[in-house]
Amino acid sequence: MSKIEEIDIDTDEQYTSGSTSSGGEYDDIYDEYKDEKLTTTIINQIELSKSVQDKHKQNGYDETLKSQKIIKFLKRSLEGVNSSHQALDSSKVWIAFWALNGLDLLGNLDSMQDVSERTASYFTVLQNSDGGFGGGNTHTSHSVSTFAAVSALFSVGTEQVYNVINRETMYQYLLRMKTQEGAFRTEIGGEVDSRSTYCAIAVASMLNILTDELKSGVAEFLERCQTYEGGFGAYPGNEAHGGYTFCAVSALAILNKLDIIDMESLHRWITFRQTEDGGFQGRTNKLVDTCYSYWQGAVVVIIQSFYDYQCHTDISGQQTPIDNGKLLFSQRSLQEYILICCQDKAGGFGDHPVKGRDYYHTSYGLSGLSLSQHNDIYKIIKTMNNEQIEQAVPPITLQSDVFKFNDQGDVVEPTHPLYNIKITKLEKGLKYFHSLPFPPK
Ligand SMILES: CC(C)=CCC/C(C)=C/CC/C(C)=C/COP(=O)(O)OP(=O)(O)O
Ligand SMILES: [Zn+2]
Repeated sequence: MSKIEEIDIDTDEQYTSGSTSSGGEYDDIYDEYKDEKLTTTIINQIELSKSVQDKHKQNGYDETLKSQKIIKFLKRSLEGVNSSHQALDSSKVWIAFWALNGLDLLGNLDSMQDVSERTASYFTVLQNSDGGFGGGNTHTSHSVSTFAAVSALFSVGTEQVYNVINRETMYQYLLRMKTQEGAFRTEIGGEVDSRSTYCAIAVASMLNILTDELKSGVAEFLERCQTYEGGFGAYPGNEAHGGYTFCAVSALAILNKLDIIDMESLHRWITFRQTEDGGFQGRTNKLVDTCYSYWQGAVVVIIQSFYDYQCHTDISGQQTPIDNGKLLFSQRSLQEYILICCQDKAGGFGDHPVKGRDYYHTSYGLSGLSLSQHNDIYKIIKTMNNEQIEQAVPPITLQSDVFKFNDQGDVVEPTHPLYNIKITKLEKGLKYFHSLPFPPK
């Protein structure tokens, strides 16, 4: 496997690709800052912006999604990954989800031979007798791995794979993960945060086992994770961060409790997270990164759904949609960042222009593209929730003035903002599990 295919640990450290603050190719840019103290943060930001501009110049606006190459890249990961990836042994379940969901969003999963049989037998190995799933073979259960496993099974979307899940033991497992403060832990003795809490709530709602006992105190815990900036942290008092903001806001949307948070402050915070480089950053003063196209993009879509719903309920009886046919972030800039700046020639995405591709950023780059290509995507949130799954899925209109075609002439399929599962697959899974007894016997 060539170097460019190595999975990167996601960090801004060593962003610079050999250039430094003096004597390098970016000297002209530094002239502008000669009277200022240049911190590492500022240098990294300047150089990233320069590499974004360089990509725009080099690429000549070739915005085509190289989907056939991505499909090859993702399919190969299902056959095995290089031994250099051994540090990711506990992320096997995630690698499977990233590949399966990515292939599904590209319309290429259902035609894969034996995908249902192979997925069912592999995930049977990952499921433990306590009801949860481990991240790799023989690993103990972990609530985040459990979410990845259930998501992967929803992406495959056959009764054969749904039946791998033992809802009764899963319910007991989630109850055991619950803490007194209304959160969920990752594992016995493990960390407690908004991420493990989202994972538990998402799994319970997908499997139709979201009882009052599981829900109790959760919204209040998540509310406490909102910071003075407006975003949410991992735990009350922690810094606002895109990944955890997604988790808190998405879980609150599933619980129908978005009205308890400071929505205006959240909206302000998230709006400033889309940077001049086109993509989203995870937190204030940090670098733009492809994976936040989904984590932050989904939060914007959830906010839009909340505003839209409020508007409809405020003006009784009158249908007054507040949308102007667009989402509340720059769909064009985001797609330019993903497709022009972060797409690898060999197919797939890295987190920013000078990084090589990896499975994680390829998956969330596709999910971010999916959100930004479908203008009405926010309407799905109120239409397809636990209480109303029988409602028809609204038409999803395409973003019209941007790049909507990949090299097969298709768009990326619409993904659900709260769960990141292709909408048709989520609908199928929810219908299946809602036909089973609740709570599980
Ligand atoms: C459902 C689920 C499992 C959600 C997880 C969401 C989550 C917490 C994502 C964050 C991932 C990420 C890029 C961390 C990097 O932090 P950093 O400090 O290296 O990056 P930064 O500089 O961008 O903040
Ligand atoms: Zn990232």
